Amino acid sequence: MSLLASRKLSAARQVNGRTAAPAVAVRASRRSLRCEARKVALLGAAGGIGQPLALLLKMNKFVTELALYDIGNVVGVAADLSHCNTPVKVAGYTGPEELGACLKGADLVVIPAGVPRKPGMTRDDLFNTNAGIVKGLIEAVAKHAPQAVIEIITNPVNSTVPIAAETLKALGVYDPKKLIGVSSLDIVRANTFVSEARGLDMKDVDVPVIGGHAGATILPLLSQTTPAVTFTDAEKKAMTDKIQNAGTVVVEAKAGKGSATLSMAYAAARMAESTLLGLNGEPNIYECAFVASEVVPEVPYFATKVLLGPQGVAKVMGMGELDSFEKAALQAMIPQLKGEIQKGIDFVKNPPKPAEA
Ligand SMILES: NC(=O)C1=CN([C@@H]2O[C@H](COP(=O)(O)OP(=O)(O)OC[C@H]3O[C@@H](n4cnc5c(N)ncnc54)[C@H](O)[C@@H]3O)[C@@H](O)[C@H]2O)C=CC1
Ligand SMILES: O=C([O-])CC(=O)C(=O)O
Repeated sequence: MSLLASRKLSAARQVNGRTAAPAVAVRASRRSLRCEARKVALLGAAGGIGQPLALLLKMNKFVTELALYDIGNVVGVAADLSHCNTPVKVAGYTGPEELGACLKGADLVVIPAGVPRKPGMTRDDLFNTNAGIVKGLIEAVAKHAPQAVIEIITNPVNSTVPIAAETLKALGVYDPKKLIGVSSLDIVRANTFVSEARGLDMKDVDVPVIGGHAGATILPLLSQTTPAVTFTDAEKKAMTDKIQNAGTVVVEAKAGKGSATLSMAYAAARMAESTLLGLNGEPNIYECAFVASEVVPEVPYFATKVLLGPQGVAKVMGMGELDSFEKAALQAMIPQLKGEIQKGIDFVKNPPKPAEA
């Protein structure tokens, strides 16, 4: 059963934040799209996010083939998963020599490979380890699946997306429509926390979250919540802080055993499904995501709602009208976001010389 299938359809509705077409159009078009063969490659599939995400993708009716890759033992994960009686074909690939076969023919490549935070660390503290992992994997994607949409979960997302873009540019296969930083956990959290605070049905609530995916760069637009909700200034600040710090809360609660995995898998499965719906030609599929963007002139990448289509990102939407609290928070985040993006660009374009390293 797909995540979407479990959601109630109603005309011109928001589906857990994913705006979709009227039910009749959805049903009619989905009937003709059901048989699209879609291969998804998951890199880092043996990890804390990788395993539950693999399970959710195995349950997704828009996936035909699931290729699981890791440097650790992923063959066991694939064997285990392959016993679930859903039609998705599963295979495991271990080590760099099998990466090409994993990627060949993939429509969508999802990357949660890399190390997670421990208490006391920022996402940026992961840069030194994860930058090289992402660069290496993207080089392989460029070679073996240059047509695929790529979704990057690995932190720090504000830097790993620019790393991926510069790597793809250097190899001559960069298409900004096909590179997506996954910030959907921020939207999932915002929807959950706002629903709880206002006693709303979770499936009806949509809070856009813009900016990036670290600390102050995570900016929920509470003023644009659907259905409309009102917050006092103090409540707005407290809710914004709660959404921005949610990842750290999980890191601390896990006490050294990693960061969010289950909620991240849920959020990434939703993003993957929306992407596949877009590839299949489903109209009006919107998600917030961190992509190449001209919405905020000071930064070349920014998260807003995007329209997903047959080539990946069909259109980057604007931010809409911000209230004064959100305007101030947007201005305040720009130096951090700009610096983290530049750090990613420099990693590929101006790597430190050995003596400086
Ligand atoms: N974008 C977001 O909202 C979120 C991002 N994350 C990030 O996702 C990443 C993964 O987190 P977890 O799954 O919890 O970590 P984990 O350590 O449980 O799993 C990572 C997996 O990546 C694999 N791996 C490492 N290097 C690899 C390589 N070169 N090729 C293929 N696989 C490789 C490891 O063997 C491991 O199985 C972290 O960087 C974390 O910060 C986590 C939560 C939310
Ligand atoms: O906090 C972390 O390190 C993992 C993450 O990005 C999140 O949970 O939002």
